[in-house]
Amino acid sequence: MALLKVSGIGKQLNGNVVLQDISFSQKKFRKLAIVGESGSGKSTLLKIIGGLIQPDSGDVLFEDKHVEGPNERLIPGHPQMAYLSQHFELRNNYRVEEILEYANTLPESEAQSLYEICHIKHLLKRKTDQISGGEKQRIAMARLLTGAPKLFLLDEPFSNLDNLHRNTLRSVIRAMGEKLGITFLIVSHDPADALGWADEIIVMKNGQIIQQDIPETVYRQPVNEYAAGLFGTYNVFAKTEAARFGEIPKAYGNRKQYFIRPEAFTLAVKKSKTAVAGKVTDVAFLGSGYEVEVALPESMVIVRTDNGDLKFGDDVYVSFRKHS
Ligand SMILES: Nc1ncnc2c1ncn2[C@@H]1O[C@H](COP(=O)(O)OP(=O)(O)OP(=O)(O)O)[C@@H](O)[C@H]1O
Repeated sequence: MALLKVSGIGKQLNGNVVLQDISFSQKKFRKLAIVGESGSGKSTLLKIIGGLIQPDSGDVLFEDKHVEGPNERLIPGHPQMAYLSQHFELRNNYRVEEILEYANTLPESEAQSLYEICHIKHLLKRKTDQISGGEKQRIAMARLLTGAPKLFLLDEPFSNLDNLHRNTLRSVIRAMGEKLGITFLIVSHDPADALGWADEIIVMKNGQIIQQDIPETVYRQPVNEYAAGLFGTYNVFAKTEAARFGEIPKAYGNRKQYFIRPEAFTLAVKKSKTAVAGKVTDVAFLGSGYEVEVALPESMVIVRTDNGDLKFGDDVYVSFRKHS
């Protein structure tokens, strides 16, 4: 049984269509991420799911029961869902422990272990203006978690966090899900966050769902160039063009048009019959490797490589990496 079932949601704001016929479902404990460009309707959808905005059409079911919108409830919001806005605020001039105590519904020992998992125990005595952005985020999460929600809706939880704090937050989310039996639904405009975290990704464009699949498929078999571009650099090839580089990796499926990631290719400096000859036109250092742009007889290709010796004008041979 699905924990959440969203059917045919539509919404207009100021006469503009913001959401159109949105339908999907989420199973218990399955981590779902909604991604899409800015303005694609992600936040509005999340608020409708949480009962904070009234949809114009369609229905949201949580554990098979209709989720009431603000027009149907005195206090908006579903009691078993928590919603963390991307613009959340912590009350000023309070100590962190006061803010947490006020919201807590858990026995004290459970609350303390939750603060430990959220890495905020050392902050409890501080005032809310004496903590960093990342710490604030974990406190805001802990405050909502002490309400023991079944579904946690998070709007852009990773934005404004550096890599270290992103990883901390990811592990907090994972640990909370397991320990407290919470299911997470996250909205993100940075798809790289979603790839590393989600079990399933929904891609939105102009208020519509254009793709829903596991991260690997959304990354390697995006439905169009918009979806491909959300997840990083890609090369577009028709099937016949792609086949020139060797056997097309199975993970890219069987399609008329392929969006192939730079790491699917390999570069050689020695001539080979199964590779396409080209000339290096640009080299970009990425930290964990290099992205090399290669001019081929009829097109260009971007290839990821560990070879740091390549330079403009070098002759290279491009083929599919084995098992990519
Ligand atoms: N209260 C409002 N009144 C009118 N239009 C709104 C309102 N809130 C949002 N919109 C519009 O609805 C569209 C979807 O907004 P939404 O915030 O849901 O997008 P988003 O995908 O979450 O964007 P972002 O990633 O920038 O947060 C946008 O065009 C936005 O300008």
